[in-house]
Amino acid sequence: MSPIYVAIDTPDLARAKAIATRTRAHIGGIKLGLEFFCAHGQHGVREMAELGLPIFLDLKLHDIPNTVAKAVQALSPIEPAILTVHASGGRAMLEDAKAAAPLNTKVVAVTMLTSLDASDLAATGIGGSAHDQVLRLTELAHEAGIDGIVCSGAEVAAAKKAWPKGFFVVPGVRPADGPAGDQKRVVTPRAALDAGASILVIGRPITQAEDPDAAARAIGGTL
Ligand SMILES: O=C(O)c1cc(=O)[nH]c(=O)n1[C@@H]1O[C@H](COP(=O)(O)O)[C@@H](O)[C@H]1O
Repeated sequence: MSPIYVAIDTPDLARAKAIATRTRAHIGGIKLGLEFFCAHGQHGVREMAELGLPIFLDLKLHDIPNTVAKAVQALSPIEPAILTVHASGGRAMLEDAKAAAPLNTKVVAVTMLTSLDASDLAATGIGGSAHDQVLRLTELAHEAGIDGIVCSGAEVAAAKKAWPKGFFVVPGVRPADGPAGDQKRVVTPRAALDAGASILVIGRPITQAEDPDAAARAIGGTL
């Protein structure tokens, strides 16, 4: 099974289906995030699930424990394979999100967005490096009993060392010559896998390619 989850970031349902259908032979699943969910909600997610690929629902929930737990409960009819919350919501929020999730849903916590670097952290009052921040939040997620974390390929080896049985989602993945766009902590797909990623989230390098199928196949060929 391919470790590639294609990030289908579009509000256009027909386009979302077309990308998933065209790339399906070269991917392990599809990731639907805020852009898609805000446009189409649970109904749209169900339509995408009909394609038969595992669904990663990336809503990055972040609120008080009760609100997050109730939101997770409200999403449970979809039974996504993977669901994201923000690690910085704190231990109780993570514990309650996991308790509210269906048994077969992996709850993973976003540690530090791959679009941020140490200077962005400092601007929010958090000192230290990206590495320190990711490890701090990895420990918190582990202690809370959830399934894994989201981090960049630059930190995944250290995170896996701290949590050998964790599930590690790595976005911010770019082929060697690909434009980073708004991502600041990027690595190649191969480097992320070698460092211990369980799955790779790849969006624009596939979805914005002239031929998404060929792009997914080419990236798969480097793994
Ligand atoms: O949780 C995520 O998937 C995520 C976390 C993170 O730190 N950085 C990140 O880029 N993502 C998501 O991964 C995808 C990356 O898309 P591309 O930059 O187009 O490959 C987007 O859908 C983001 O929402």
